[in-house]
Amino acid sequence: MHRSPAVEVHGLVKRYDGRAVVDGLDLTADAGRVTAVLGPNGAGKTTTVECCEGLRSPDAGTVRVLGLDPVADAAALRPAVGVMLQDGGLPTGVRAQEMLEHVARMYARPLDTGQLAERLGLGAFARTTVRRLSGGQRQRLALAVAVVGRPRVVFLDEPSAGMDPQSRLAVWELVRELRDGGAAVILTTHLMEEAEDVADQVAVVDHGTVIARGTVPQLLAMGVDRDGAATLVVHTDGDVDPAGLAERLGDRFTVERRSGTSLAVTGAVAPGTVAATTGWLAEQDVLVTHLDLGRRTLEDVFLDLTGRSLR
Ligand SMILES: Nc1ncnc2c1ncn2[C@@H]1O[C@H](COP(=O)(O)OP(=O)(O)OP(=O)(O)O)[C@@H](O)[C@H]1O
Repeated sequence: MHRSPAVEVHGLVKRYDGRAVVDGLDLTADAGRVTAVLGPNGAGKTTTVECCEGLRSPDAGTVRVLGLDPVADAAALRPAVGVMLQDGGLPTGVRAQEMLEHVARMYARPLDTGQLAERLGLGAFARTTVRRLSGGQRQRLALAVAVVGRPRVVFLDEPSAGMDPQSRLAVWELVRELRDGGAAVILTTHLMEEAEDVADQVAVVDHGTVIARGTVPQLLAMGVDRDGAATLVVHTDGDVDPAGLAERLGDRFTVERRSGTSLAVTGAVAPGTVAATTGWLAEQDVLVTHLDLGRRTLEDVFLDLTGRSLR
């Protein structure tokens, strides 16, 4: 049995016009796991997966998929690897259903195309040519094409981009099923919700390298371990001065104005912090209209690591 990771990338470098857009990147993805490559636009996610798909040749480093070289062993890997490209990558003159059936015939044990089409809601545009599909419809067809051959490794580049919420849920459900069936699923995304909801492992990529990796809970614990930080956002019915509250709470907290009537308190928020905050507001004769103890997200982790927002 193949025990090493399904995908292994070591020291990957890819340059365009002398500029390294992937710069010493390491990544592994295991069978039976969803691995999300999360990062902002231009971080090098697509270039990385395209190297794994054999569509681009690395300038340095090694890439192995099921122990094979994606470029040199492309023919051997083809039956075992499913690929959904960011732009769909489908021929435009073919009808959706014909496309799916044509691809299914290339595999030894394809999924039932009727069932797959139904699950992804392809029926409504089965006879429409790819050229005339909407972005979201094209994405759903591209996903069906990527998985119809029961691949052992599936690369999905921004799989839910342009999809409505219902289609997005159908995609995530399919991704989980592939994973539960033992496939290694590697998806790129700049949507932290997508990574949080479906990924077993996340590699956070910025400027062509992985700056953090782990399970979602492990990543969310980063920073919290450091200072137990949480953010309490208080919305009020009046104008409030952050400096006054900061003085009351002491220097273990930072207080920032979020808008004229809301404040954000960041630090080791405890029950006493909430009481002190609302007590101080009462003294100012200001009513608390909404109080939110901010759940930490991967967005916060990215912000902590880079000082920039993910979007
Ligand atoms: N063929 C190419 N020639 C020149 N530059 C390229 C080429 N392909 C990608 N790039 C550049 O490489 C950088 C990384 O692009 P890449 O598509 O890998 O990023 P990404 O993380 O997938 O971003 P996005 O979320 O926007 O798809 C970008 O600055 C992009 O403009």
